[in-house]
Amino acid sequence: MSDLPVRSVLDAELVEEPPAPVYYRPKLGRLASWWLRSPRVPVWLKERAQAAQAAKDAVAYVVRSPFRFLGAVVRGLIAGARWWRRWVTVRDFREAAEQSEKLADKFAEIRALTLFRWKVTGLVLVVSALVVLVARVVYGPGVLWIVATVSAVALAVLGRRKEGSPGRKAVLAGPRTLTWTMDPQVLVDAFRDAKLIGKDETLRLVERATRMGEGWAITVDLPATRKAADVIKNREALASALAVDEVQLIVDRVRRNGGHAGRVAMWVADQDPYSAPPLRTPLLDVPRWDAWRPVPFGRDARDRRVDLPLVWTSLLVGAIPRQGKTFAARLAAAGLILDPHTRLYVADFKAGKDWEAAGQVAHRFMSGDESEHVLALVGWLVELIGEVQGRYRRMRELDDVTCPESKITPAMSRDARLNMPVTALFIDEVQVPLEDRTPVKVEGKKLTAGEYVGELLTWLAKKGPAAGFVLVLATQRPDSKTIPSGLRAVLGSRFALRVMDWRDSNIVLGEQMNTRGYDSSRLLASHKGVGILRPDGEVQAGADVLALTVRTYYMPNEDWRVLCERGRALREAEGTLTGHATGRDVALVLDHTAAVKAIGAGTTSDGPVWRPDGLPEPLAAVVTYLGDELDEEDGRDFIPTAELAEALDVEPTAFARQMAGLDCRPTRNRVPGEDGEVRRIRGYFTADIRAAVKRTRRAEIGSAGSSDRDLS
Ligand SMILES: Nc1ncnc2c1ncn2[C@@H]1O[C@H](COP(=O)(O)OP(=O)(O)OP(=O)(O)O)[C@@H](O)[C@H]1O
Repeated sequence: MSDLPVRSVLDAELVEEPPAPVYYRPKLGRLASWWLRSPRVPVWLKERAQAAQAAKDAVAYVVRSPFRFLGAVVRGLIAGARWWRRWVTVRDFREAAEQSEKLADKFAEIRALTLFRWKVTGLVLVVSALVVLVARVVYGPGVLWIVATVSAVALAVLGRRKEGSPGRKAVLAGPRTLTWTMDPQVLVDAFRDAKLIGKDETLRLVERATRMGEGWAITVDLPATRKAADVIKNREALASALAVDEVQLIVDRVRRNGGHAGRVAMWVADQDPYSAPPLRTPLLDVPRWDAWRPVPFGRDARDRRVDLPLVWTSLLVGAIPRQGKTFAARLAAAGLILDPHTRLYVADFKAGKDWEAAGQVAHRFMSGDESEHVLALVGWLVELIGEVQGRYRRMRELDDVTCPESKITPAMSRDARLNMPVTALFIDEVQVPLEDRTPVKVEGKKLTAGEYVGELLTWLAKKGPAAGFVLVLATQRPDSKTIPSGLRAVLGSRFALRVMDWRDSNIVLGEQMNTRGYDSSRLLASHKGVGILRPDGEVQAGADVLALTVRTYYMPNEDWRVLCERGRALREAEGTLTGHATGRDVALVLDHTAAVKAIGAGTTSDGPVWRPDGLPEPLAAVVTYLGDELDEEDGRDFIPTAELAEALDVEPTAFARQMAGLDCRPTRNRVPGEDGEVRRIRGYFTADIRAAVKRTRRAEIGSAGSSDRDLS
């Protein structure tokens, strides 16, 4: 044995030290930090832009003051003359006598008094003139100046603009547009006229009117208990009170730090912000894009860029024809096309030329509106469901460093060995497959191809995003019968271009959005590409807003082709060109059994999905409006008729008659009101509505066709 010392051998595992937590530490000193936060320090002492605007306002004030003074003196002169006339003609005495019908008795008395007051006037004038004359002789011409100045100041004080002073407000005040930027009182009046604040209430100026882009921005605080949400809701009334078109008025609630429920940021454009020529997409200037970065989508009225996050969410685009739906969906696609690590499925049921160029980059591509295309889509969806399930299975087996949550990460999506690229499915005119009545038989169950597509899409939209699947659906018919409510509920982002009425707008944007001030049926037909975006996640402009009006970038066919060619070149360089784009369509991997099992687990076992498709009106509208409220366990028990009539914009008696025709009759029920008092109100039990839906569905299924295609 040797005498060499033997070092102990340690058996251990190498672990990476977790990163030390980083806590927020203010970079500025205490004083600077207090200065910036304190509500007592005026904003113009905190911000350069506000200070510059304050200086400009001060200069404007000084320049305008001689004219204001002159105006006040003239008004004072008129007010003084009016007062003197009333006094000299003994108007009050005369009116009192007239009212008591004793004018004839008092006539001599009034006349004497009038004469006396004329004499007093004459005497005062003579005495004043004499005093001024004597003073002039004794003290020199300066006296005349002093007298003139004192009189002018006195008249200006008398004639100053005061709230409620009679006779000081012009009946027609001339154009109101932009006067509020100089005189905040005009803004207060506009809020009062629009009934957003009471007669005795006023606004508090938080940030003075500042020039911002092609318009003016101002931030105000509403009186306590008034809500910014109500101002957003009644934007139209406020626009009318300010004499601007409502597309020119942007109203936002200020949120987070420095914001509260009563703080309103307003921006008024000088002219229609959407009348300028459309802008080209900035993607044309970039060689490639990262699908994980929000895709440049458009600009809001203030010309701030709006980017749309796509990964981990899905998008529904709805509008009447020719408003720019396809263009909007293509913008979303363009960002993904420029990332060679994304896989694209494009189904164009418009069957036009709009999507043609995508064929050179897409893994799967089809264009057509026949039943065979719908059945091909069913195949794609089944394949995608199998792929999503496979990804979840594989993610479970990955270590925590590669896959920290059951969610795909940017690194995972780019790792060719894992084979989990961001995969996007674009379906234009999705109403075509959803309305397809071809009877199909899946695993022994009879249903229409449209219903099957609806259920498969719902499952994909629900489970797909976390596994890196992006679903983009565009529809020309955003009505409740076409897009099942179960599917709509799981589509994260919504973009509504112009639609026919508020109901269609709500179907795209979500229930009650019109009552919150977002109604895309009010957009102008001439504003192509302008729509209301309800994003899922943060968009660049107006972060934290519920929805915003956006004008999409204009990407005509030639630009679209350029981007698709660029996308193809990138894929060729990275070796990621697959499927249809290579000229060899890969055979579909179909497992209907697994798909049916999945959608069975995903939708039907969650309880009935309350879909309006196939139901007669007004039951379909009721089901759309109530959505999950119809749920037996989590939903409501009773819905007042008044609420339904208002929400559906129907006449209550006719509505009750139609519902009775469907065997669903109203009942009187005791309901506690907002004040806590219990009242008897007429309405419908949700159990009755559910029963009516089930009855109608059963009747429909009984009459379904029988020449089914067996897909299993
Ligand atoms: N951002 C935009 N700026 C200006 N014009 C636009 C914009 N987006 C679309 N358009 C115009 O609107 C027209 C219609 O667009 P698009 O084909 O996308 O409509 P659509 O809603 O898909 O129509 P359809 O329902 O018939 O398929 C386009 O030809 C284009 O000229």
